[in-house]
Amino acid sequence: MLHGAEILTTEEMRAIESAAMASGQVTGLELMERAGRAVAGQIRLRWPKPGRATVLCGPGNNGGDGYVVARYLHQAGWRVRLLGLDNTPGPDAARMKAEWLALGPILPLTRDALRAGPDADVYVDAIFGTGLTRPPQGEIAAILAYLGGSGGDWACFRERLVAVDCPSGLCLDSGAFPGRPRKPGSHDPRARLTVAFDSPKPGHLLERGPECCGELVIADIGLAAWRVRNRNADGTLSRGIRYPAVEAIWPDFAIPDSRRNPARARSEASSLRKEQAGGGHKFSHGHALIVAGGRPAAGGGRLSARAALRIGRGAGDACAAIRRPAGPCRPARCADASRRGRCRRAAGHAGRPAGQRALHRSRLRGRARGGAAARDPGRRARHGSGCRCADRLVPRSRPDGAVAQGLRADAPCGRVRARLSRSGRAP
Ligand SMILES: NC(=O)C1=CN([C@@H]2O[C@H](COP(=O)(O)OP(=O)(O)OC[C@H]3O[C@@H](n4cnc5c(N)ncnc54)[C@H](O)[C@@H]3O)[C@@H](O)[C@H]2O)[C@H](O)CC1
Ligand SMILES: [K+]
Repeated sequence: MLHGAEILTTEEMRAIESAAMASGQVTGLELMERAGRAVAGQIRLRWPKPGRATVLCGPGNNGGDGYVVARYLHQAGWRVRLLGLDNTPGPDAARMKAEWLALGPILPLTRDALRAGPDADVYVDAIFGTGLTRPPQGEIAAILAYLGGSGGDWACFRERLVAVDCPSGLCLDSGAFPGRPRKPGSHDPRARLTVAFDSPKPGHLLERGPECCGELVIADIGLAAWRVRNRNADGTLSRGIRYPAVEAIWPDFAIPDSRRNPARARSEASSLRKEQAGGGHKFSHGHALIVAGGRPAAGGGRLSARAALRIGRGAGDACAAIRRPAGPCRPARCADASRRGRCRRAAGHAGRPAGQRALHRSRLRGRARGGAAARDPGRRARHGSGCRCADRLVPRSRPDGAVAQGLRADAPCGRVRARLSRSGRAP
């Protein structure tokens, strides 16, 4: 987990890199050498005994880093097989390529060549880094899919795949794989270890990033020291580059409360914490069903939806209203729920057939995904039949979580309170 690390967009990273090189205090070749050495060092920390490595080098500087990794591993006694392109990269990568050619050959970067070789202990993905401009196609796309398991078993590579800066094809600004379907089972490369340089990028932390990067190591390649030396008093860098001061702040719900039983507080906190599993999505975060009242009684529902969003439930996924137009379910009123989750509206009056059907669908959805239910008993006083329908929505006992109420303290809803008390939950 990263605490207090700066996150730079790829553009900011490039601007800093260019400014550092333009200052004459560091060269691109030095940065590349340090980057490749850092990756090789991290590999050797995890595989102390020299083995076989297959290094895949792309057309740009990410590939340049790959040539450096190959050289360092070779010098450390590894048997290195390098697959690369027959292109002329930029001057730094071209120099690193030439240095590698003095040590070993470059095989074609094709899936057949990859499959033909002996099994390696480590596969180094240095095909694309921050310079990805479009979805990979052709042979490179086939290689990436193969590394991602199109050959049958993605787990086979995952434990041995080390990504240079990022798994290739990952957009480091968004965390998405452009041009690829976003669904489980898509063959995106998933690394055991990603060594990124200087600072994490948004794509390491968003969307598919965490799952596909695996363990993320941020290697210092000397730019941090350069930034400290070249920082102006007003927070800008020399040559007017903005000094990015964004911090990664991670919510931690395990806040101790001395008034409560610590063991119970811990277990409750863990049930509220956001899903840690990589690849989580809104459904795996649970499901919140909010049954709210009409306009005058909308506040509780809205607060419940907001609270559910903040604890990471798939909040707003089912947000049912009794009346149209009901306050909490109008998109404008439920803006945060509908932006960040899905806000469904059970149209119409819940006491009428159409409304009942919509609420029933919501209930099924909620059960299937294991969620919390909240209802605003404020509307009970006004909508008797709707309330009876909603009462049936909230399960009497739920296997996995709390039943929350977005209630008004003075709500005349004794039956709801009694039921919750019986199930051991505070009303
Ligand atoms: N952070 C730093 O300070 C340093 C990072 N380094 C490494 O350099 C890469 C970024 O290098 P760059 O050359 O800008 O980009 P790439 O290597 O990712 O690739 C660019 C190359 O690829 C072509 N291209 C882009 N998309 C496609 C595509 N879908 N299909 C085919 N070709 C594509 C593009 O036209 C370019 O030719 C960074 O990630 C680090 O690994 C430095 O080594 C050290 C300093
Ligand atoms: K890469």
